[in-house]
Amino acid sequence: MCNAAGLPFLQIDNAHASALISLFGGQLLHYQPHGQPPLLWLSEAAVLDGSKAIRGGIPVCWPWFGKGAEGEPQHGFARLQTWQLDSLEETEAGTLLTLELTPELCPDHQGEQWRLALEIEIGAELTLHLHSENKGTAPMPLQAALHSYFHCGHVHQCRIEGLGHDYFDSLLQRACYKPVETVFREPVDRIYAAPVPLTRLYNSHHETSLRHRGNDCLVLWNPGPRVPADIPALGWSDFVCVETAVLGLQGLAAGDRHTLSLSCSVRGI
Ligand SMILES: O=P(O)(O)OC[C@H]1O[C@@H](O)[C@H](O)[C@@H](O)[C@@H]1O
Repeated sequence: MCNAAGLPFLQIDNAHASALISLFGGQLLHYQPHGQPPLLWLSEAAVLDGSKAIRGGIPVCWPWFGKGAEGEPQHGFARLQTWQLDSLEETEAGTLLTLELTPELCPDHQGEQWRLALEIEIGAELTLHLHSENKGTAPMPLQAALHSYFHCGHVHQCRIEGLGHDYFDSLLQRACYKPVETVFREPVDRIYAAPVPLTRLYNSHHETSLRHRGNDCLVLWNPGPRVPADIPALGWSDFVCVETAVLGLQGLAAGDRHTLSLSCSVRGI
């Protein structure tokens, strides 16, 4: 199905959960296990016409994270391209689908030799595997992130355990240390470079567990009330970004593949 601007979406509704996926950006926008609240936040002011990355869900930052070289888009180009559906399979555990992005699908990257694939499992739990493959003969620089926007009752009431203790504060531009779990009441933009594999988000009634693999960092972000144009004025308090990221790879050797994974489950408390 397509929206009025022609962007293609896949809607999933199986025995376990419902989900919405945008081929633009290769981006999961909605996931809700039956009987549970939606896991992901999608901005009511998200731009859905292909002119800008979609604000919310799980954008894929690739093949770099952050600013990148001059003139290049922040967080890489993958979230600005239209991916294609490679496979879709219904199983007892849910729906398993793979989206792919190749240089042939990217007008400015013709002739390059790589493949990016995002496996998404929509079941009682949500699992994503982002496979980056260097199909060329020279090493390829690589950073990647699953930039997840998680719904929370109010970000100031959300407690987070399992990020790590040491982080780089991108707002203060200095290294910091915090020994226990995190509740924050101010804008945050942090890189935890010694992350633990299991993060727990506690809201008033729900606990969300996040299992990360293949990452070397977790990024924590919430802009506070000074929001970008595609977040409504009061919308900033409804989400927190916990981003499963690999930022320090030496590069992907010729023929090598890297997999970044995230599994999420929600339960009432
Ligand atoms: O507005 P964008 O490009 O989606 O980025 C949002 C945020 O993404 C986070 O990952 C960065 O750490 C922040 O610095 C950035 O502001």
